[in-house]
Amino acid sequence: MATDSWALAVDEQEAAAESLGTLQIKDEKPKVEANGTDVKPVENAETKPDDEDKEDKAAQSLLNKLIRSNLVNTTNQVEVLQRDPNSPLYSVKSFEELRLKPQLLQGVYAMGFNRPSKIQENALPMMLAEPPQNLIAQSQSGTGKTAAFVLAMLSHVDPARKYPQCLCVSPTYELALQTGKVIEQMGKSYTEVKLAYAVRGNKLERGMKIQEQIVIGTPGTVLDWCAKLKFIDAKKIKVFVLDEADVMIATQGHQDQSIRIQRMLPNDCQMLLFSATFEDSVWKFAQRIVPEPNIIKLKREEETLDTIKQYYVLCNSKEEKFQALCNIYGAITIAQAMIFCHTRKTAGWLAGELSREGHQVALLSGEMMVEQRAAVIERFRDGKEKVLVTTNVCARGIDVEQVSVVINFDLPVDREGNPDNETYLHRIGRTGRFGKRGLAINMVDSKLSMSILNRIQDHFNKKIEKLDTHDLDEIEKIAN
Ligand SMILES: Nc1ncnc2c1ncn2[C@@H]1O[C@H](COP(=O)(O)OP(=O)(O)OP(=O)(O)O)[C@@H](O)[C@H]1O
Repeated sequence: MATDSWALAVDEQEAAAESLGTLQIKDEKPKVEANGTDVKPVENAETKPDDEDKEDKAAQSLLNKLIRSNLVNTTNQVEVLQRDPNSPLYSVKSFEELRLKPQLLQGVYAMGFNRPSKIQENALPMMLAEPPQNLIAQSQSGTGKTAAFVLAMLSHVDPARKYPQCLCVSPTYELALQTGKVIEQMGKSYTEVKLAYAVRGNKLERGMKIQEQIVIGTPGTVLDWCAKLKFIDAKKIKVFVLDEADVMIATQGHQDQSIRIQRMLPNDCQMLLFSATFEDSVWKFAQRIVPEPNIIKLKREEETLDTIKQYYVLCNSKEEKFQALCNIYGAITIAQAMIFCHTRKTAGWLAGELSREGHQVALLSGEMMVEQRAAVIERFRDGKEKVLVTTNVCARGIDVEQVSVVINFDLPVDREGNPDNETYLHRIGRTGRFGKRGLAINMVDSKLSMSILNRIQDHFNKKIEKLDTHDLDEIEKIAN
């Protein structure tokens, strides 16, 4: 077995144990859910992080939508690049300024929106302008992109015409349904406008024509409905929205399908593309979808380690790490903590051990359905459980405001076993986000993990102090 990388070694060991069913890792106990039910091991769990990551982009996005009830606050300024620099740059501070149809203004207020979000301030006037303007917009999840393009689509339809005029493509069935819900909610008072779902399972009779003015769907079905089945006359589409471009291109085939749909649309169709991130591949794709774009970008809020006290604890095994954790819990009051493990297996084991110690534990695990994960996070946010044990993949991008302690039961490493600084910052940085001081404790259990810790420390140029968890007085001090 290759042992140059601790993480890979763990993966290999686990894969062997799970697929052969004969090798058992020492002290292996069945995974236990927070509610005490056994969780069946999933074949190849954690052995394909790449595939999992790809899958996970869409799942993550859905998860964020399911657990989010508010706008994400940001102090950063919006960057606007106009195609025509001579045209005046409009931004609005109220929904009234947009001269929306009364039914839509009603819809906006019924959703509890008082004023446009940062991105909406600039994006809405651009999208509602006459003649229509194309737009590529990037801002992190939760900043109001969906609400913005939904409002734009609803504003542009002519309810008297009974055929599709706005077409929106989403990367997955579930994401399409979520966006559909927003369209239905915002258009609740605009009863003449109807919505159709171009998603798998929605079978229509051959030869029929869609009468709904807005169609939301996934690329494959939308393409079929436009090209093969001709349920939609693509030449009559006035607004085309491509949502979650970064998730879209992570799925095999979606990029080509989206481009094929775009090519069927008339030249004067308004093209709008949204993405939470903007790496090169997304940007290239965006330019193929949206000709002559205006561009709006909103930088992510920077994460910082400045308000975090960082410690490490030296151990020899996972049992010792667990004992250290118990000592910490015994010495200081921890309102809520997130504990990160490298594998699902360790997370399951740890959750079980903590439960047995009497802790109220929530376990977030990759084999759970997204809806189940959302429910777990919501319970944790509501304080129903005090400890959330998770693997990194599951918890990426989740903000739980009240978490004051983050414990790296395993240090974050990439596929090659190198320190994953970005993930470290993201895990720990969360605790400082809301101006509160945070505490981060790293468990070190080998020479290799010590060297990883040192490299993380060097990278951020921030001292990570040693903590002796046998010394209760010392532990008590860290809480002050
Ligand atoms: N102007 C606003 N005022 C108050 N709340 C808003 C406003 N715009 C959107 N929201 C709410 O904020 C949350 C995030 O908005 P939205 O889903 O549009 O963001 P997003 O950038 O598309 O994020 P995601 O990609 O995760 O869906 C939603 O709960 C939405 O109802």
